[in-house]
Amino acid sequence: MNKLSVNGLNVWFGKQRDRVNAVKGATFDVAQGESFGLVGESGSGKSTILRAITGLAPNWSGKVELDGRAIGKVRPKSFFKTVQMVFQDPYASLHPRHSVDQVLGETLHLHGFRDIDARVVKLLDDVGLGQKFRFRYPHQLSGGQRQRVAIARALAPEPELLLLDEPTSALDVSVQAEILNLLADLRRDRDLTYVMVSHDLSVVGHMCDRLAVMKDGHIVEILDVDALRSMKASHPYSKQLLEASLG
Ligand SMILES: Nc1ncnc2c1ncn2[C@@H]1O[C@H](COP(=O)(O)OP(=O)(O)OP(=O)(O)O)[C@@H](O)[C@H]1O
Repeated sequence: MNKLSVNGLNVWFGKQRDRVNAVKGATFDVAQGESFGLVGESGSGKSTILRAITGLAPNWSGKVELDGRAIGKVRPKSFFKTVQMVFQDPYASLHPRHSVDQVLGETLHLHGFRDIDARVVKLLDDVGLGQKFRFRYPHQLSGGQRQRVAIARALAPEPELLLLDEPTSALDVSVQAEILNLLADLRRDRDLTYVMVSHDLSVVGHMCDRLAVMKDGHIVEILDVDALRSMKASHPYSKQLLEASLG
């Protein structure tokens, strides 16, 4: 069964003459346990697809199904037990005056867990940080460490689907691979499903099973990663993107 099914998704911002049609008729399925990439140039609508799925872009039409059930306009709390998002910029996504313990503890509390102490300890271990980071504040962490906290927060409700919006592009090149490897390990260990936005084809080639190529709000082609690796795109725009990435 598909974990996620997106059919004819349109997303827009603004009204009348100011209206921007950011996503136009996007259609794709993501199988349980699959890692699916969204690639394309800046402004092509990749992030907007993730934001619409998770309820951050309220103007949308089309059909989005999670585990075969249609998602309505208002997401119930149970939705966020299943679906979590990791944002590009861990500096912006963590509250500067909340310690790691508060960030994780409050998320666990919100989702109704009781054994919060033990879970905070485990989450920090799971993302490779360990106890010494528990009472630190964001300004006492590096970019990579912050992103590990953001990943721990996303894992707290024990989700099944992670929406990853350029999770390493704000990080130093030296730590990008560490975070990608952590994400790959977590997916394997927890049988997670990923939808991952990236402008970097080598990241998608490393992390994803299949990918959609976007241009101007449209999905122009869906490829499997072997086709990507062997440069076998058929749409001219995908070919152009592959060739540019080699350069
Ligand atoms: N909150 C918003 N209000 C108005 N327009 C928006 C908003 N968010 C995105 N857009 C527009 O929607 C289009 C798609 O943006 P989106 O961020 O999804 O692209 P992207 O492919 O993820 O690009 P990037 O890699 O630069 O993030 C762009 O034209 C963008 O300007």
